[in-house]
Amino acid sequence: MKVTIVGAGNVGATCADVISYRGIASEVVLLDIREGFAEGKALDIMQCATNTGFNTKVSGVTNDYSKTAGSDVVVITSGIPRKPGMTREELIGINAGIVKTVAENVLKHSPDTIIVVVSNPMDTMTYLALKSTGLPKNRIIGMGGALDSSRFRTYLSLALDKPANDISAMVIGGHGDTTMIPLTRLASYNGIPVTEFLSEEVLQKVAADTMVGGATLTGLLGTSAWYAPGASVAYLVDSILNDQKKMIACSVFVEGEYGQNDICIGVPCIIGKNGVEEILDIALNEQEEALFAKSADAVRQMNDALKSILA
Ligand SMILES: NC(=O)C1=CN([C@@H]2O[C@H](COP(=O)(O)OP(=O)(O)OC[C@H]3O[C@@H](n4cnc5c(N)ncnc54)[C@H](O)[C@@H]3O)[C@@H](O)[C@H]2O)C=CC1
Ligand SMILES: O=C([O-])CC(=O)C(=O)O
Repeated sequence: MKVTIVGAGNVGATCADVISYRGIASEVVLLDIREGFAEGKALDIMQCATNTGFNTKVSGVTNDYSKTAGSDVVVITSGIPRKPGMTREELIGINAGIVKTVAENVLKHSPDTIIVVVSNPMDTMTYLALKSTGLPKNRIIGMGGALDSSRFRTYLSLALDKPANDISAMVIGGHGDTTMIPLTRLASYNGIPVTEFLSEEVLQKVAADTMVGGATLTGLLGTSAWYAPGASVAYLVDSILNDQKKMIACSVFVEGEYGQNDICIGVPCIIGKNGVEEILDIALNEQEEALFAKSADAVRQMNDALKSILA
């Protein structure tokens, strides 16, 4: 099973590292435009093999898409990250052109691949990849909800002082500081609603911290995060390649689900060997419905901005 990761920067290289040491794929190709950069990252990761005990073949190439041929999954992380004080949406001008070109290039060599879009603003870049390639909607998946949900679970675990893996919780909606929706009502500690243990005030603080999770790290690090993003992509790729059919919140094209059409936005999906195998259209309460509609409007506005950028 072969995975190509376009963009060998912080997120791309971390993702390659996790995919390798967890043995998720037999082959990983890193591709970057920076001369020698992907080659260097790949060699560095390969030299972990004897100490961490994996057999994945990792290679790097400079802009040579022929080496990506026959990839089962292609992850797009190419583009610029935000700096402190910026929103993800501000990256649209540069990243749109990069994502469009990259998606077209990878398909020339891997016509049957499933594309995972990571570059920001992710929901808009996913929509762009879908529209510009014309691929069926099950084969274009935006990664955001997996990361936002892991941040939500982390903040819940800190508030509860219990292990994050004992906590089940999900974030839906857009992957933006103001558009994501942590579903506090449905969060549980091993099946027990977290509302049994946490006050409404604490839950609201957890939700607020989750929403600005990426911005907080960008402020601390000077560029956006990579360990949790890379691991989240690997988790998603694992579910595709190994047909795990995990339920993961992903940005996918909706046709009527959650009352929305013609956008890519975070919703709970079953992810398996065919990519998006099912969208779970669960009932939201009135307040969540209103938040989802507002989030969808914001995502739609960014999609509209694409038209002038790509014109
Ligand atoms: N969806 C999500 O949850 C997350 C999204 N991101 C986004 O992922 C993107 C990458 O972030 P980082 O890895 O931190 O940035 P980075 O700057 O470390 O890496 C980006 C890489 O893309 C390469 N690149 C640029 N144009 C390219 C092209 N045309 N072809 C091939 N490679 C190209 C650059 O040379 C660089 O090595 C950003 O847009 C960031 O906002 C980051 C974290 C989470
Ligand atoms: O915050 C950013 O710009 C990168 C990202 O999407 C995240 O870490 O959630």
